[in-house]
Amino acid sequence: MFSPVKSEKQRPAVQGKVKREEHKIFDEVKITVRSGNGGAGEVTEAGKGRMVPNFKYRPGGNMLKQIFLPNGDPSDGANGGNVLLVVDPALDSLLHLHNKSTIAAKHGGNGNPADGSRGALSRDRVRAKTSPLRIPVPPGTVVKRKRGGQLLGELINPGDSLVVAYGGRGGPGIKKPSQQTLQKQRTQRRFSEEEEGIVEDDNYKQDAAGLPGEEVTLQLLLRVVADVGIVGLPNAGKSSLLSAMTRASPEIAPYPFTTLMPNLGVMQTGGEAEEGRGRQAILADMPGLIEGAHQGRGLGRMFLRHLRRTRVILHVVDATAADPATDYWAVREELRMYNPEYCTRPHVVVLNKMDLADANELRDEISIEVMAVATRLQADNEGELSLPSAIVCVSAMEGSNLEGLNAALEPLLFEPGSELSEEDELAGLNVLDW
Ligand SMILES: Nc1nc2c(ncn2[C@@H]2O[C@H](COP(=O)(O)OP(=O)(O)OP(=O)(O)O)[C@@H](O)[C@H]2O)c(=O)[nH]1
Ligand SMILES: [Mg+2]
Repeated sequence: MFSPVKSEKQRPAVQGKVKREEHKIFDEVKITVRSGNGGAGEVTEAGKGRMVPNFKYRPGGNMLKQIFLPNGDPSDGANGGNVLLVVDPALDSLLHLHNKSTIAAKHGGNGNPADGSRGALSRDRVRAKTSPLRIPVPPGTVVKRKRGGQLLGELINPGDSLVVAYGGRGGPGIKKPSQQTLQKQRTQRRFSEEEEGIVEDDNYKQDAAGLPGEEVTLQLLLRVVADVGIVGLPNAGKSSLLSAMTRASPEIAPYPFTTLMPNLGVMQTGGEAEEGRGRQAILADMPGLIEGAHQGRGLGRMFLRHLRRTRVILHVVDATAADPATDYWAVREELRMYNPEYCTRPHVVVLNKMDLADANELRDEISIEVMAVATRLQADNEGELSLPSAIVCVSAMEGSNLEGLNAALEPLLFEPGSELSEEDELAGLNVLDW
């Protein structure tokens, strides 16, 4: 007999030897990144060129054997490497960034005489390029500055990128006066008796130095990008329903908090998409919610933010429970207290475990009670909360009446106007969701 297990730590250890649990927190990570320093510019002495062989020289001709090639413009130092976050659609967690020490981009190279000798034909060519450091992140990553919590951006689509630290600017190339010129200036000053108080600026190296890069500590949060969020009390059968409706195979077990991180699955629906393929929706199975989840009880709070991008919410209720309508009410209240906007979205109630006789007998009664609870909640909140679009009785285990559930979800997902607007998605991002 399993006892209710509250958290990772309290899971029964492997007998005899204590097995260290592998780290599983995948949706939140803190990283420190550092962009590269700018390289130093070149310092060249004016007038200092070099003698090079003259390719026009022929023995017996009147050409010089060697000619003087003047110095080109001194080249600038390269900018330090930027640090970029780039969406990699192949990733689905932030685990690869866990326990990483500072991630640093390359420093810019110093001004190179070889580049500088090309002269000032094009400044772009004179300044060498430094390749940026690209850190792959999964789609749906939200980037915040750790200090102050400023929101830097959100990376959603494959190919999206965000510069989080700019490399330091490379130093300018400097042409310093030749020794003869300096000597001449000194002599002139001595004669004009102005020497006192004049400081000779000869620290050309310092003037040509590049600027340092910046170091930023970031907090990355992953928000699951899904169309439908499956919520319910622990053990209601959420994971079972996901595995029945999609090809996903989440862990299913007869104890609460089996699911510790959201599972995703793709649901094929009957309707035709433009390219002749069946339409698809992404379903996300959330860890069980318990009363007080919005205050941090259970696992709920960490995961409630994943519902933000979902358009439709699927409430799974265990119809064999002592009071299914109250269970539905408890989950609704948790959602409402975390973010009232969640409860205004269309939702479908699933009464699960209909293969068991005591559930099946009470199906009508439970449906009426659930509807009554929803109506009361709506009345208590000035009519802003949504009523269930449908109440569907299924058995996730046997896979019965899943067509009914599909039919209830389809109009909510694919009817025009069911897309979230950009404003909806960003509304309250800072206030409510973290
Ligand atoms: N008889 C019956 N049992 C079911 C049905 N659906 C789920 N179960 C059982 O209910 C238990 C819990 O199922 P899960 O799918 O793990 O429940 P969950 O809601 O994902 O639970 P958590 O992840 O812990 O929140 C398992 O033992 C399932 O076999 C059903 O339709 N009929
Ligand atoms: Mg589960």
